[in-house]
Amino acid sequence: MFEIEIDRTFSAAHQLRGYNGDCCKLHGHNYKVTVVVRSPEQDEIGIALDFKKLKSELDSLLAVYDHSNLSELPEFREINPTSENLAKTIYRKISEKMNGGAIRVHRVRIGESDHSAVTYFEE
Ligand SMILES: Nc1nc2c(c(=O)[nH]1)N=C([C@H](O)[C@H](O)COP(=O)(O)OP(=O)(O)OP(=O)(O)O)CN2
Ligand SMILES: [Zn+2]
Repeated sequence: MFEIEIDRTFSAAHQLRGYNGDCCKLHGHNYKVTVVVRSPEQDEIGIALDFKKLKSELDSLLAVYDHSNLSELPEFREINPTSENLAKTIYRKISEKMNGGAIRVHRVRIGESDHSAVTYFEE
């Protein structure tokens, strides 16, 4: 089995509705998104999944979030844009784009800072 892993970043504002503390005020993060895809197979030149393809699909998804106020996006009106909800939402979206054949998205990690991160995967 191979694990193919990429990191991307985006910058966005958010506020956590109902949070008892400063995080209920509007503030921002430079998010780091890590996506790990698994495949047991390689193509004839030795590639399991081209980094470029994975980066391109993820960048298309993240373009909606970059320099936005996440709390105002339709997908985060009912649920807070926590790292947990971002990780789950991105996992579902990137899985729709990438899964097929031997390729499966394994996990998505959202880092709000160098010290705080959440990973989402499905078993
Ligand atoms: N499990 C989660 N906990 C928190 C989330 C979250 O999404 N999931 N989010 C927040 C806020 O977004 C907050 O802005 C981040 O808090 P924190 O990491 O504590 O950020 P600080 O800059 O205050 O942290 P320091 O590392 O202490 O500077 C809160 N919790
Ligand atoms: Zn925050």
